[in-house]
Amino acid sequence: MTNQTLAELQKEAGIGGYGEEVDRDIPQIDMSDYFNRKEEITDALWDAATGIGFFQLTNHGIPQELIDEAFLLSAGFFDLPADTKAQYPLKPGTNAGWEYKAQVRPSTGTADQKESYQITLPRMKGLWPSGEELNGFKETMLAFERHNWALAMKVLDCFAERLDFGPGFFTEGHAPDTPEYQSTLRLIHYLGMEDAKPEDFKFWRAGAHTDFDCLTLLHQKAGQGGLQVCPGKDSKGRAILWTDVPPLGGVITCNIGDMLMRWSDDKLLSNLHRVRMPKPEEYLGPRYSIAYFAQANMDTMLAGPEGKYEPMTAHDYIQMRLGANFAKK
Ligand SMILES: O=C(O)CCC(=O)C(=O)O
Ligand SMILES: [Fe+2]
Repeated sequence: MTNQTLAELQKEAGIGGYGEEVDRDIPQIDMSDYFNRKEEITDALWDAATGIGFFQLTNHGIPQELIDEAFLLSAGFFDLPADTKAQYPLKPGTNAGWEYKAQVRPSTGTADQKESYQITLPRMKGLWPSGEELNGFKETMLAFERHNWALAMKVLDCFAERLDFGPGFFTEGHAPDTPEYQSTLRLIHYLGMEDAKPEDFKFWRAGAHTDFDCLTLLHQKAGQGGLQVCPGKDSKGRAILWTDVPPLGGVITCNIGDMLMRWSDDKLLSNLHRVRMPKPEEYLGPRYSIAYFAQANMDTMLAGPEGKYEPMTAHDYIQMRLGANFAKK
């Protein structure tokens, strides 16, 4: 591993404690009339991405009805019997298929209290539930995946302009019509805590981490909170001052990932985040979220405009990060 790789992995070490909480503003960015307002949108995105690293898109153009259907079918999938879901297992290193409590974060050393089903389109052979098991699932998820891709490309194109990469640069790097495509739609079900024992609350729904990808689009459900961001660390590299990211209806929460931070020569910031357990007075039921991880195609070369880091393919980058995050079976 290079020094850079080690630095990125170590970013997650020593940050698993609860820390303190503080209110901060999560910028909201209006995406309406995108082509006419692109300059204004780019200014707002750049400010957010070079600061807190998180922002929420409004008027983003993904129909609410499709988002609602995706959540309905996600819940339908996780409601299937475990032996049905087990027919569609996550194969390590592929970001495709179902896993149950398999993701162990370097920050906490314990498994996230969740199950997930990941859709990475070129790798889905044999991994879709049948129409009899869950009617309409594949159709809805394919449509939803493509909507998320298109929105992610709009956001990334604003960054491309500022980074002097030229129009369409990231769209080419994330082209969906090739086996090299490796962006992922991930359905997540955090387990309900209604009947949990007090000691179960010391685990994390998702331990502190940064994302591996370029850009994450996160769909949350109103009333199902817990996501927190930490944009800074103390002098010893410990995470301090976590801020709740409100789960608002109609918005899509976005964050920059490590791949884009590296690709932008560290101009755009991939910041720590986590999903905490509910507090006793909060909603204790299950939590559902859906994340789209835009990560450059396997054969895309990550090379920053100023050449701060050694160029590396996006394939090598993701494999290095996956190896550190999933328990070896
Ligand atoms: O479920 C959430 O709110 C956040 C999930 C997340 O950060 C992730 O899967 O990388
Ligand atoms: Fe994340």
